[in-house]
Amino acid sequence: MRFLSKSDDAGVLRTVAMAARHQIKLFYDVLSPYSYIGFHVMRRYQRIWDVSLQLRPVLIGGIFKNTKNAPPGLNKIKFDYMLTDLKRLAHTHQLPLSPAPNTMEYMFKGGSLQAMRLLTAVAADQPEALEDVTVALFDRSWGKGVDINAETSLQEACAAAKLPTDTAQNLIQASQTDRIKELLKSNTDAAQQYNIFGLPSFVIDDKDMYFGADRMDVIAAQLNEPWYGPLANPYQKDVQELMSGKAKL
Ligand SMILES: N[C@@H](CCC(=O)N[C@@H](CS)C(=O)NCC(=O)O)C(=O)O
Repeated sequence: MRFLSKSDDAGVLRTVAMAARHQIKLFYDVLSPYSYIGFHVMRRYQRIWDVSLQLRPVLIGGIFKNTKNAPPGLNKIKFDYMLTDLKRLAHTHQLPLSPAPNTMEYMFKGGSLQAMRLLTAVAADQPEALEDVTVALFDRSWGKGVDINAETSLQEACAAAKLPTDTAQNLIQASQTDRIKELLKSNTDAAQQYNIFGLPSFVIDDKDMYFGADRMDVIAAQLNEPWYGPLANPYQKDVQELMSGKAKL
């Protein structure tokens, strides 16, 4: 949503809400490290692009099952590369990264079921808190590498997102109901309509699906919006050009 100042018929200046030019659905799971990267880059560009962002928490295990895909991390060589790649990305994206000590076990044994059920409950019952609770859970899973499924972890994530204790407790209780369990399943199944096979995935205007946090520049091109790199800093390009001697003051 954008706000514009316009004169009404009587010449009085009024602020009017304009619908965003494009809608982006972001499918993610807090267990997916590339979702962590993609989510934060999208948050940065949400303020720059004329888009409305809809967060779609889904279960990555369900996505793989539905599409008969397999997590790339099951391959040891790919897994080791992923950890190196993430370190590089954390640096270039300026995001904290501290994977859990036994990352393989954390990802494949621990899973994210309770965390994603909580996010599904937040999306359904307290949608205005969804972005903040997502930030808090990603901070636990990849910023700090700590548990995301135990009830105390969920309470801590809600507290970090500044939810009052009673609201948090209601959401955690709701996350254990059939209503929310079924909702997470149907939201995950709904990703099939866009041929989503991995995360993060971005769906533009309910039509074009992009897989990967590394597709943001291509999304920018499709939207005809600017791309200033992962930090979304419009001055960065100028500074780089100045430092490389390509541009002069
Ligand atoms: N190149 C992508 C990689 C994303 C990725 O590997 N995502 C994993 C989950 S963290 C996945 O769903 N992979 C499915 C696949 O590679 O088929 C990026 O930069 O985001």
